[in-house]
Amino acid sequence: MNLIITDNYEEMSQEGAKMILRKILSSKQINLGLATGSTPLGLYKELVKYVRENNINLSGVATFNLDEYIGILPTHQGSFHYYMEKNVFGPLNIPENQRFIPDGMAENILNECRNYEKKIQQYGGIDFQLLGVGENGHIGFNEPGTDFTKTTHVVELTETTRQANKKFFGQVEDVPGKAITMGISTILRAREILLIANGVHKAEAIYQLFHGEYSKDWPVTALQKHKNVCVIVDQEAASLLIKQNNLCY
Ligand SMILES: N[C@@H]1[C@@H](O)[C@H](O)[C@@H](COP(=O)(O)O)O[C@@H]1O
Repeated sequence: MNLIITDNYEEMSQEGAKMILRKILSSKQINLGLATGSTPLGLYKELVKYVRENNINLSGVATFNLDEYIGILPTHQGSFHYYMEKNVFGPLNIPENQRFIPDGMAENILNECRNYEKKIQQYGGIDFQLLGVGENGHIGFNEPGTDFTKTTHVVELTETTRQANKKFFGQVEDVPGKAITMGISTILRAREILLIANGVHKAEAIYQLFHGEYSKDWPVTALQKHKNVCVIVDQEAASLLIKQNNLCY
């Protein structure tokens, strides 16, 4: 695993955006796996800026989101559809047939999970997956205890995760209790992974990623078995690694 520690959130966002941009520029066709949450907002802003300033052609880019809540409309301000439209698809002008997010309003949710997984495979798999991480080590919405062999599936969200995401809803009661998420097996099939994290509340998860036991208790440790992972974190998220003086570049 490669580790880059940046001075602050802005630098983390710039480094991440540059990495994605390099991937886009070096491939005719690229399937990007994208994440939501507060962490990638700065990265998306940077990406939009570079793409617009340099008039980059995105016709070869297809995007696949990690997850979506079940039971809220795509127009709901807390939905990941809304988040993506506002922060990525709209500003980058990504056509509808090049972007995919699980449909949390589908009549048959299990079919939706199967179809989403199939769609990713039909497109040839994910080339580059962007990830954030939850405080409890979740990736996508794969909460602690999730089997690492799972593909796209339905999850019950933990109280911690619903609390952490209430910022997008106003109050915790409004955060849906269930979601569709790519499974850890889906994530691990991506050819390359970039995980970004900032803030001291992510320090334990980052510590577990590098030094924790490979275990379902910390879903992020699944990445230990992937051959091409880069982690970009700010000083605060790296604080437990730095304390241990145990950096692994
Ligand atoms: N499903 C998303 C994850 O993909 C994200 O990585 C995590 C961290 O969120 P934040 O970046 O807001 O801390 O939150 C949500 O639960």
